[in-house]
Amino acid sequence: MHIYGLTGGIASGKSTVSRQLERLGCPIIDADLISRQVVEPDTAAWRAIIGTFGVQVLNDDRTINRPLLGSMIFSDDEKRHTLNAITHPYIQYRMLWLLLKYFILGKSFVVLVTPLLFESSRFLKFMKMVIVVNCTEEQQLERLMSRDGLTEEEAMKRISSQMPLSTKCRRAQFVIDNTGERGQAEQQALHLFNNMKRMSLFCGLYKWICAALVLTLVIFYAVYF
Ligand SMILES: CC(C)(COP(=O)(O)OP(=O)(O)OC[C@H]1O[C@@H](n2cnc3c(N)ncnc32)[C@H](O)[C@@H]1O)[C@@H](O)C(=O)NCCC(=O)NCCS
Ligand SMILES: Nc1ncnc2c1ncn2[C@@H]1O[C@H](COP(=O)(O)OP(=O)(O)OP(=O)(O)O)[C@@H](O)[C@H]1O
Repeated sequence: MHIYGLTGGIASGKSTVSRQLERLGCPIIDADLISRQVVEPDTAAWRAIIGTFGVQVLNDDRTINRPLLGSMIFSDDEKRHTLNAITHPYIQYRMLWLLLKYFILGKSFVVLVTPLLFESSRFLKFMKMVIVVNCTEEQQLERLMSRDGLTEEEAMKRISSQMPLSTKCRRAQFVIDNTGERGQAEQQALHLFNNMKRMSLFCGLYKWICAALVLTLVIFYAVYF
């Protein structure tokens, strides 16, 4: 099974691209979604967060107050590292299970959508290819402020808590340009999906041909020697 990494900067358009891939039938493992599941009330990560950040980070229904926790960790590097140290092992463990599930289901490829792929993912070395969704820093800032209702200062802190998008693009094998209309990024996602399908089909065929060759040699050896 081929594992592809989809990453980018905060609000650069990862979800926009991954939604399109999902619509096309691509198996997706989304780290942001998992990061919500692992901190549901009464889970181990939820308890550790309360133990570290206090009960003030809870809503009335005992779920984590994400905007509040976000404002705490994006203005304090130490707190951010602490939260990462609590949540990341649970997130990666769950991702591993989902990878196993897709493998058992016989999927030929899967896309891992991980914002911190270069910063902290253990799966990087197992990836066939890393795809980065790119846009300008001005667009990132504008989109982040309007989506999450943040001030310019708050949005800048979030952007600078991650590896610069330009560095991520340099390290990627494929870059999706999301500086234009959403439809243009979706078109590139379609092109990417077709390439992933072709590549997995080719590798599948290659493996079957190799297996057939080995079998032929074994039979030949058994019959003539
Ligand atoms: C800080 C939290 C509570 C904010 O929640 P919120 O719902 O507002 O944002 P959401 O989870 O949708 O994340 C939005 C984006 O923020 C960025 N981001 C999130 N956590 C981090 C982090 N620890 N460091 C840098 N960027 C981050 C990512 O680009 C992500 O796509 C939440 O992001 C969290 O629990 N983060 C720690 C877990 C983590 O690292 N998640 C990222 C995926 S591995
Ligand atoms: N090409 C585009 N033109 C205008 N707005 C866009 C475009 N692409 C994405 N957006 C908007 O920008 C915001 C961020 O996009 P999206 O949620 O896809 O980014 P993301 O990288 O997944 O963000 P995060 O890192 O926070 O998870 C969303 O409100 C989205 O609707």
